[in-house]
Amino acid sequence: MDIIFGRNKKEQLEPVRAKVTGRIPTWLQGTLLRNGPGMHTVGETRYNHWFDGLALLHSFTIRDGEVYYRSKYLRSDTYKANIEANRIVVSEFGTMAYPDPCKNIFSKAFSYLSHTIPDFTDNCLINIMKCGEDFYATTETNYIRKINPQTLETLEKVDYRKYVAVNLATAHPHYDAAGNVLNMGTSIIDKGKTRYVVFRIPAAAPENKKGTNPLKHTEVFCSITSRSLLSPSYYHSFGVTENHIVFLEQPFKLDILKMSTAYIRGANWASCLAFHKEDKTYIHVIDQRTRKPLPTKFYTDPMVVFHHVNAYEEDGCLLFDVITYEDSSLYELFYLANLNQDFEENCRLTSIPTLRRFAVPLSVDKNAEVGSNLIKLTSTTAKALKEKDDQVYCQPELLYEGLELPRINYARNGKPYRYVFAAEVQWSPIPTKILKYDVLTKSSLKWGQEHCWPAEPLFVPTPGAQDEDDGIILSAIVSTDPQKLPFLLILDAKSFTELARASIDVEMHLDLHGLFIPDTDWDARKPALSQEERDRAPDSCVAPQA
Ligand SMILES: CC1=C(/C=C/C(C)=C/C=C/C(C)=C/C=O)C(C)(C)CCC1
Ligand SMILES: [Fe+2]
Repeated sequence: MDIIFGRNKKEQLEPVRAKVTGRIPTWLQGTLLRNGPGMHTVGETRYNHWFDGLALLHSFTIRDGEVYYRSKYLRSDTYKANIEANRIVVSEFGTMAYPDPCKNIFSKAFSYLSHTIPDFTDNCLINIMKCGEDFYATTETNYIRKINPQTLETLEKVDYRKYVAVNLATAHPHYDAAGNVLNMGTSIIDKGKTRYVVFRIPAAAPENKKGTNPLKHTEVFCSITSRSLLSPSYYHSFGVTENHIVFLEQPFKLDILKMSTAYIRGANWASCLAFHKEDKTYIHVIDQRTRKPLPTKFYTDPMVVFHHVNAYEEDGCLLFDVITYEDSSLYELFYLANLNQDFEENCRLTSIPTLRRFAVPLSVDKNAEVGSNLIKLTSTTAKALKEKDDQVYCQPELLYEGLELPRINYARNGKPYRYVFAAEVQWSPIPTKILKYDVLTKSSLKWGQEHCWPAEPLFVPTPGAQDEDDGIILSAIVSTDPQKLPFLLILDAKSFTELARASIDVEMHLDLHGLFIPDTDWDARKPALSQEERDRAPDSCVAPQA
């Protein structure tokens, strides 16, 4: 397991040409950009958690049936400070670190104490966000890092707080058809309130400010006051439909007092998060037209959600599909101490990730009887039960057990849809297969091979496609078999059969999230790889397949 998780990965700065078997569709031209943790030790020091690792960006450029791979560590301030000190000096999710070794000096402790909200890391290891013409590596703090998607170079450090009052922001923004970004973040104890803030970054600066960075034109779309000033909910993503936004205020909460004293207590950020099994999960639905939450109090049982899959409206109801857990144990499993030889033993999920569909009535009849189900749809068994005091209890429909890292055809985001592409995870958090799940027929197709650990499967539509599943699936596969090279897998999304694979003789890391940039999106003057770079790229030799 250490090969996959614990070991530091080498960068591949020069593009290397993959050995392609099968045939890559000629229309598939562009770059798959991925992000994830790649370095878990610095000098003699070691991170505790897999989500702490220093961000390693990697890209697969697909051009004329060939694939070129490269990877580069994000040169964040965190990366640079760590490398310079030859030890971990910046705190991450599961590791508290100190800039100097004398952490017991009182004056230092005092200076840590005086900051309620600490200065967080810019180790943006979770995802890639497109913002106007620019690309950013993202995590969940107030920092994002601009990158050059062609060279993987690290550019500006952007502090969201310059543009919108958020201390934390998700790494899973939404995009509308014009490319405007909608994201959410938490504003902690600002003017006496803790709020969940929805903000919008336009795809381009307004006409009269042409040429300026779209981030400068970020605006607050709306906000919801947290139920608790000092313990806002943690959330990893949210959902949108054509007219609404869905936000789950879940009983997995960040304790701000614990966080502000974490430095002096020598405790990590992860220990400031706790699941409150006695609490409810509140479902907030914001009307995009009024920018206000619906007045009804919708709630469901305590649960933890990291990934929203999709949401849409049907006959006056809002339906949303999420991957739910019964508790927050997923985060516990990714401690590197667990990800060792006894992995199978240590990493049994106590709660299996389950795809559930919720249904929320967009208007609630005041005269409806207490106990009645407000959902009259025939397409789902999800219920919304009217309670006294105008509360509505939502009971989901179970769709599929054992999946994570969901993706959809993003053209269907916010709209009725059929297919979820995901990694299959049964009792361990490690993906073993790639899955195509049909929410209509409730049937699934799978791709898997021994020793192969797939990454999040990403859907790329065939140009001009009509069918939702007319396209291909891309997933970078790493292997625990030393004989087997890592490869980029290309599946036909309809039949879920392999079209091609591109094997690359490099150390590849298991990644988290990313995006595909079709060649049409590039500035024609700067192709992802110049002809010269392509000619120069050494071939990847292929080891015998096991
Ligand atoms: C540094 C830091 C954080 C980092 C969280 C991270 C890095 C979460 C990663 C989550 C993933 C990858 C989930 C996958 O499903 C918090 C807790 C937001 C707040 C305190 C500072
Ligand atoms: Fe995620």
